[in-house]
Amino acid sequence: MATPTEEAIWEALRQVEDPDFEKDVVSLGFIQDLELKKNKVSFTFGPDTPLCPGRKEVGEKARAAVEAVEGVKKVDVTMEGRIRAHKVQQGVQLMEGVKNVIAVASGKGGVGKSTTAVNLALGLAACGAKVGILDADIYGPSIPRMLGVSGKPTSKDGKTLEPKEAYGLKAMSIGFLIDEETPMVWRGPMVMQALEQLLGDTNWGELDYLVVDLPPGTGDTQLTLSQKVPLTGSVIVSTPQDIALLDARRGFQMFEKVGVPSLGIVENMSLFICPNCGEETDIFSHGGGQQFADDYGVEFLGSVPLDAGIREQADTGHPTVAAAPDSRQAEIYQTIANAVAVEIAKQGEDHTHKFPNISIQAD
Ligand SMILES: Nc1ncnc2c1ncn2[C@@H]1O[C@H](COP(=O)(O)OP(=O)(O)OP(=O)(O)O)[C@@H](O)[C@H]1O
Repeated sequence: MATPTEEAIWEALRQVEDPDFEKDVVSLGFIQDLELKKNKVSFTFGPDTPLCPGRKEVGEKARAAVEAVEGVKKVDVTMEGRIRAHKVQQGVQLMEGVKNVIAVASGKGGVGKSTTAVNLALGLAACGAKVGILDADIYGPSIPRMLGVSGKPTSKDGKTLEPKEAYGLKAMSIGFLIDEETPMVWRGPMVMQALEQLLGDTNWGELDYLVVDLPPGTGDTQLTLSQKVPLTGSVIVSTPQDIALLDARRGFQMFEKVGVPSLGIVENMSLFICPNCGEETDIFSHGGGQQFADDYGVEFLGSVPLDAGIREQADTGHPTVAAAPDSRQAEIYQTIANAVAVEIAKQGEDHTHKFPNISIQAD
């Protein structure tokens, strides 16, 4: 039997394309530590994203490609996401140990921003990433309720705050410091101070992604917050109505002002999945989100259905991706999580952008 050459193996791997990145796995740098010993090959499939289902398939294709090389008898593949830190604005204090910070925002309230943020965070964690969630929604912190955690944060050293843990996520919320029932009488500067404390003093440890749930709207508070947090990119959540009214556009414009790249748009409460037969119906307009994304040159991350289960699970502290991981709904959130991870990975390293001097305008 012929002995395979390393060249032939690399050549076979070069034929394996990752459809999300539209490049082959060798050019992408996803193949590491390749070793050939007689007829045995071993390598690491280490993409720059967590191993979401789509990425795992690519890893399996890489394995199959090498197995098909003449003379290869055995292939050992170690699969592990090797998520790197990507760009952040200059001028903001970096959070040690936190590689990427994702802002989840919406043009207005009640569109399902927090529900999406929590399920996105869980989706990334389900693929094997270390994930935290920071609830910066000062007007209506809902992460404690959605994750079913409450109480004041503790401190081990009297200086830093320990995040709470729920469903494998590390969580910190402005809601842990204030009562959910307390009317929001805090003035802007006081709120900012509390948030800065949450940002700077939370003991996140090592995180691949920190998902930040921003308050709804595109006004001063959101703008200031976007400047305080070292954001890698933004995700805008919109309903089909906002998309039709172009409200979602304002969200992108706000982040553009502070030089934060857009990771894309999520259309929420658009599809309807029939609870009896599972049929998916577009109740509003077909493909509004995709059309919007095409028009504005942003990524379309996915459509989340309007679904009683999603609402009930979120509102009772058992978010869908954790409560019903095998459901079609969880699969949709997983696809969105994968798309977000891919967008971040595409940004590349060492690509720091300038922190702009901006003047804040009234909403
Ligand atoms: N896809 C969905 N299907 C059904 N209900 C949903 C969906 N997404 C969110 N909801 C429900 O809509 C309500 C508002 O959602 P959520 O709190 O996530 O919105 P938000 O945009 O963060 O709101 P706020 O402006 O209050 O922060 C919640 O009761 C939530 O359970």
